[in-house]
Amino acid sequence: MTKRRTSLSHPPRQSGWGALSLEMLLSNLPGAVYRCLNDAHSTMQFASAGIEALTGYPPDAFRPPSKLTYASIIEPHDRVAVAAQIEAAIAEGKPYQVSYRILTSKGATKWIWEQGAAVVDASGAIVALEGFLADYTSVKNADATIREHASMLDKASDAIFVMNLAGTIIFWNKGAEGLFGVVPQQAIGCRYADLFAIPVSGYRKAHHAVMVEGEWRGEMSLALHDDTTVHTAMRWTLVPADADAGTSAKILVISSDISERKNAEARVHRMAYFDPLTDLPNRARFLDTLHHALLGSARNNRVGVLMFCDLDNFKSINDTRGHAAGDCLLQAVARRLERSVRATDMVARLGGDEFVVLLPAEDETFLGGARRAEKVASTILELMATPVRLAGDSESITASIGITLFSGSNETVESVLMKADAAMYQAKSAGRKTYRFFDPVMQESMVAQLNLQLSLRSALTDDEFVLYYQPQVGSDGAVLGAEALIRWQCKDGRMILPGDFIHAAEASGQIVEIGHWVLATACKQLAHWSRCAATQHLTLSINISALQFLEADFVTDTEEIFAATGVDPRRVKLELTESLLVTDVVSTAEKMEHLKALGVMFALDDFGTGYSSLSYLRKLPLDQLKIDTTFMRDVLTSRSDASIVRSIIALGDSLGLEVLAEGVESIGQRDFLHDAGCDAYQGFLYRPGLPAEGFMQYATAHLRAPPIGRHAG
Ligand SMILES: Nc1nc2c(ncn2[C@@H]2O[C@H](COP(=O)(O)OP(=O)(O)OP(=O)(O)O)[C@@H](O)[C@H]2O)c(=O)[nH]1
Repeated sequence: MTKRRTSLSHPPRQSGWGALSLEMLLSNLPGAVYRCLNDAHSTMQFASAGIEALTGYPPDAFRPPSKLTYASIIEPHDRVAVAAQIEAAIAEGKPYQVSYRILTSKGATKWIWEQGAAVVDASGAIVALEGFLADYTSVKNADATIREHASMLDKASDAIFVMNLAGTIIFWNKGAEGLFGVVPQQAIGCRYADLFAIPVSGYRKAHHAVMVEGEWRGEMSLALHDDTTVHTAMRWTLVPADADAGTSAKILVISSDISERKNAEARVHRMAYFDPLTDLPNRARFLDTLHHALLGSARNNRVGVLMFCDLDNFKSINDTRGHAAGDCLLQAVARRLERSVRATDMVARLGGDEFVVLLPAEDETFLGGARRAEKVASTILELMATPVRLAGDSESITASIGITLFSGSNETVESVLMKADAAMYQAKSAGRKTYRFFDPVMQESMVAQLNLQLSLRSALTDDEFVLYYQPQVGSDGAVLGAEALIRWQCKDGRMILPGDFIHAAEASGQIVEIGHWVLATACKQLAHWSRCAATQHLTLSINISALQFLEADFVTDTEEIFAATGVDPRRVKLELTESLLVTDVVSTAEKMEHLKALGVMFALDDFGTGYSSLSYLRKLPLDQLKIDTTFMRDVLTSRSDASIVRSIIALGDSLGLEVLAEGVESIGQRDFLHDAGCDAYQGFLYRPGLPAEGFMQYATAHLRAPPIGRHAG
């Protein structure tokens, strides 16, 4: 209908049916039929009445003598293409099908779908074109809407895809392409389970739920073919079949990327349950696993093994090769321990140089368990025997191993750990680099230790602790202050000295709470002295345990106690031990400096018994060195003890630190110290620890220095 064709054939065929009935049939069609000549103007020879509903023009409007042609109302942009398509089809002797836009008589645009064919005469010349025109606008608009929806789906950041009920992908948006790195051309036609290397059970579960309940929501980790994994939160919705639209049922999947959240969760989990230095499970993870192992053992009545491995003299490696080298060694040890066991066994680091190996409960007899343990312990000792290379040099390390077997429900996590720990100490006592099984004879002392810890728990709440105060005097005999000493006044009247319970309190961690009580009570006492003229100048030394000092909030806790008691921090002297100072010099120094700024003084307790190192003496803001009692005992008879004491006093002098000697029991000892230049003394020569009132009386009576004389006591 758009262009003249080469030849014209016979006029419209008419059957004997009658022109009128044909006319009626055609006018009832939802469209129009036409016949146009193959001349220069494609002259419309016939158009059915329906053309008016399509174009707004009556059929006569396209017939001579009217100048209007059907081709002229075709949208100019479409006209050439339509002509070319019809021409091409005719040239091949085929019917044509085209769609294009027209402008109606009212100026509206309509989409027309046209189908037709050439009419050929006997000579083969094309005489006319006959065809059918239909309004295609609504179909085209629906298409455009679908395309618009699809493009909106593409703009969604979520991955959206659709699959048929057999799991074959039939729609795949840009979000899915971005999230899974698969383009629509690859994804469409693929089966879900093939596209993602997921366990089929995961897919089946979601598929079953969506078929039964119409929806499934959950998280799925999808392994992609490039070996990466995407963690997604998914919502699968069943889209039912639509008989009117002729569509079948399908599954719509909307999936968002939760990899970041999952990775953050995994990082938090790792931090909570793994030791960052060695990458081994940490104490928390191990305790949890041991708990389950005990439950399993009680259930199946099999024997499991716990081995406690502690490196021998590890501290000296830290001291001689540095902390970083010590860290490397711990990592090497971790790998060796892992190599000593099977995948089902567990190696964990409890802290410091302490490791544990847990062999699950699977032996029927204790003998079987013991054999298994012996084998693993020997392998560990053997693997440890090869020197470890540390920054070019090799370093030898050995370990002591304590072994305990567990079975049944009588054991608890604490009891098993304590047995392995006790056995490890046996191995240390036996000369190290060996293993020992837990000896039931040890049980007795362990039970005593456990009972002690239980009693300690109630001691604090029942107010059974008291503080005694041992005078500290200057070289002129005047009282300078005191050291607060804890005593446990049991309900049954017994008075227990710290040596008999502090170790148990340290082992159970109760020392932190007890230490807090000591600090608060001592500060209260000191604040009281400050309010009395006779004692206002006194200082008070308070012992701080390593565990207490290492608490993250030790400094703020102490400040709160100062504020609550109104004590003058400049009269408080905190006594720290050497082992604490070497644990982490940097953070120890920070805490000390903080308190120092308030005026607090620091004394180094038991000096000379531990790992004295000049470097930390210089780095830390200390005020006083306390010579340990052990050197005083034989100071008058042992040349070496005497020279150690003299050296400590000289060292204190050169570092500008006051030196106080503990355990001064005789005048001879005091004179020796005096001659060596010792600044202060504490010991039975003066007084043992006294209750607060007794100390007040003593201090008031010894306010002023007695006349200086060699043997004045
Ligand atoms: N390098 C390093 N050292 C640590 C770490 N944690 C604790 N330590 C040190 O490990 C040492 C543990 O020493 P201990 O087990 O008490 O003593 P030891 O020298 O091994 O002696 P024995 O156990 O009696 O054979 C201490 O000096 C700690 O300061 C760490 O993460 N890295």
